[in-house]
Amino acid sequence: MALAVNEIFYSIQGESTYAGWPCIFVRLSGCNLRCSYCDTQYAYDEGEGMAIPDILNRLQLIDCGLVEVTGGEPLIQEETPELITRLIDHGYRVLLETNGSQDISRVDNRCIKIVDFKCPSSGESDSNDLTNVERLTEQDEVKCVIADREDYIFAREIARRTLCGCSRANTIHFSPVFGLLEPKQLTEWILEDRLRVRLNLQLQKIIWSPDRRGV
Ligand SMILES: C[S@@+](CC[C@H](N)C(=O)[O-])C[C@H]1O[C@@H](n2cnc3c(N)ncnc32)[C@H](O)[C@@H]1O
Ligand SMILES: Nc1nc2[nH]cc(C(=O)O)c2c(=O)[nH]1
Ligand code: SF4
Ligand SMILES: [Mg+2]
Repeated sequence: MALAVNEIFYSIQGESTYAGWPCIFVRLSGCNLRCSYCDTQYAYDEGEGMAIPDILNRLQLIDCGLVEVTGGEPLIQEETPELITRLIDHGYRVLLETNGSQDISRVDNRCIKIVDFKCPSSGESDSNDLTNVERLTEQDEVKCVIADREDYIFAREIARRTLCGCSRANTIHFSPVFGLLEPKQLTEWILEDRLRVRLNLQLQKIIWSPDRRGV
């Protein structure tokens, strides 16, 4: 059995509560969605087959204890939960970035799940499985990527639903679609509403050229 892997690279975590930490990224191939703004379209079908021991060997050469499994959509591959458990058993702290359409209860409870519920401008908000809100643990995080006011209002409802006691998660990230919504505008909306969410700017796009791969 093998996983379709698009790329493995070492960089600075640019998103989530772990932003700023050195991190290894395992980007899996394939996605069930087509978000209008997706910055990772190259992962839709490019990739090579790698068995879990090959992935572990590659990571061992890098020497970093934090790993993020991302994509594409990592949870559309049947073997991804097994990869995550094996990484954790080998001592890695594992983050999973997933698009909110897949049942996260198949994933090891020790994994920190970052669940990105899609807003209307993505064209994929009907794909959200909002029962995932109830499946989150205290260490998991919710994320919404926002392009305009309509997205913001949609995300505000998800934030309220997450914080109202329907969920054990208490970290919610609001991130502007890069180049489409000014961070200043999103910040003003958050402050105006006294919303208990975190502004997330993609550090990698500030540090490097925004369309650079592998960072
Ligand atoms: C490429 S996706 C891979 C993981 C999963 N498919 C998902 O959507 O969460 C990783 C993250 O990048 C975000 N993202 C993609 N394109 C973006 C853009 N143009 N601006 C801001 N965030 C973006 C996604 O919303 C997601 O949170
Ligand atoms: N530096 C960096 N941090 C990230 N955090 C989440 C990413 C992703 O594409 O899932 C990502 C990415 O592509 N690069
Ligand atoms: S779910 Fe993630 S990888 Fe898939 S299209 Fe949307 S942003 Fe891109
Ligand atoms: Mg990325």
